[in-house]
Order: sequence, then structure tokens, then C-alpha cells
Amino acid sequence: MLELRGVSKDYGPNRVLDDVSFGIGTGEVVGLLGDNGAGKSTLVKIMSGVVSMTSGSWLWRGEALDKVTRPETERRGVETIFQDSALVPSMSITRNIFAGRELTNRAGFLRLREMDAITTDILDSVVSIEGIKSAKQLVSSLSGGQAQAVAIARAVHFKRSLLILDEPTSALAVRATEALLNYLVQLKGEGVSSVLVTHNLHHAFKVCDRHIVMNHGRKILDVRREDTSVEELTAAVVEGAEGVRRYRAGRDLA
Ligand SMILES: Nc1ncnc2c1ncn2[C@@H]1O[C@H](COP(=O)(O)OP(=O)(O)OP(=O)(O)O)[C@@H](O)[C@H]1O
Repeated sequence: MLELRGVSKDYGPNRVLDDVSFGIGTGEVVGLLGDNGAGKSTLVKIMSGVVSMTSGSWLWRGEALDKVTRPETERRGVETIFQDSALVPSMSITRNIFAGRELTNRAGFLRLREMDAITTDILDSVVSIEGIKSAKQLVSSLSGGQAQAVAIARAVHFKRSLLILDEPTSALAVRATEALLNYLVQLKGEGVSSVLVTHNLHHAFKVCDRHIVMNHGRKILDVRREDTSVEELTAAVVEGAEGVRRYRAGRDLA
């Protein structure tokens, strides 16, 4: 579905991504892992067109895009949840969920009751967020985790092809996290792909079909779930390529 080919990114004299290539298949859930500063968020921003790459290609179903901008990636169905996903605090959950995609009748009036009903349904089925009383509630009255869950619910509801989630579970309670991870697996069946950026290797291992580990701007591991383990992923994240070599040498000896 999406392929990055030979992507590098420089910030001034600093190369923060170095010749990174990978693809995301249709209906595939991919974990993007790595220590702080490894380059995960920069990759997410490049995948979603928020930040331009210094060199490399961005291909959608085999076709390279000349100008990779957010409107272009959104048009193809890429939905991204950033760590600080923007919501409008003074508006209701419903209005935030439907921002820019409001349902209107022929005369142009908002179909608010219908939007509220859909929002209630989304909140229940997607992230089952504790403590939200009504779709009409203002976002300013929500906790940080609840607000993040609303942003996730919005992206999940309007998902089309590829959902990119940058640390989505960091502020979510246990039940909401479980619901979100299960939902990603459910979406697979509908051909929707996901990229999950997380520091929680157990979450990643539970739901991801493949794992990509970044280290100092380089891809050091790209492995299917059945060919790896939480221990190997931990070694890769903590110690880099050397950790993977040591882990594999130990495993082979055993
Ligand atoms: N706008 C920027 N200007 C300069 N350097 C940047 C910028 N954004 C990121 N970097 C640098 O790029 C490197 C990779 O950062 P990035 O945020 O992609 O890492 P990350 O893997 O997402 O880390 P974390 O897990 O801590 O969020 C870091 O060294 C960071 O300082």
C-alpha cells in the first residue's frame, strides 16, 4: 500500500534518518519501534506528509508521489494520530469528531442529532472511554487521555486505508488501550493497515504482524512476528544492531 524508498532526512548538519526503506502491506499492522530519538516520529511525519524528506521516494500502491503533502496523503486515506493531536477544546466531542466532515441536510443545516448518535456509537465501540458522559460534552472538560481517545476515535471512524498512530496508548487507561489494540486487529479484516509507534513492546507484539526497529535514524530490524520475540525486540531497541546479533548468537547456541 505505502512504500518508503531510501528515505533520508537532514535537520541542518544532522542526519536524523539515513536511507530508510520499508513497505506497509494491505491489512498489515506494523510496529514502529526504537529508543528515544531513534527517528520514529520523523518517519511518521514523512509518511503523513507533514515534514518533507531530504531524499528518497514515497509510493502509494507502487506510484511515486512528487509532492508529499498532508492533503495528498489524506486524499489517499492516510489518517495520522499525533502525540498532540489537535482538538478544539471549546467544542463538543461530536463537533470535534466531525470537524470538516459535518453531516448536513439539503438546506445546509447540521444533522446534529444524527452526528451525536454516531459519536456515541463510535465512543462505545472504538475506545470505550471511561468517564465520558455524553457526545455533547465539551472537549475542554476531558482529561488528556480522554481527549486523545477522542482523536483516535475520530481517525478510526474516518479511516480509509492506513492509520498511523504515534504513541496512541501513552495516556490511555487499561480498558481503552485494550479496546484500541483489538480494534486495530479488527480493522485488518477490512483491509485497513496500521502503523503503531510505541515504547510498549508487549502491546506491539500482541497486535503487530511485523516489527520495524529504528536506531539512530537507521532501520536495524524488519521482522515478522513469527520470526521474532519480545526479547529480541527489546535487545534491538535497547542495544541496537549489536543487541540483535548478541541475542541471535545466544539463541542459536541454546
Ligand atoms: N524539527 C527538528 N529539528 C531538528 N532536529 C529534530 C527535529 N525533529 C526531530 N529532530 C531530531 O531528530 C531525531 C529523531 O527524533 P524523533 O522525534 O523522530 O525520534 P523518536 O524516535 O520519535 O523519539 P521519541 O521516542 O523520543 O519520540 C532526534 O535526534 C531529534 O532531536
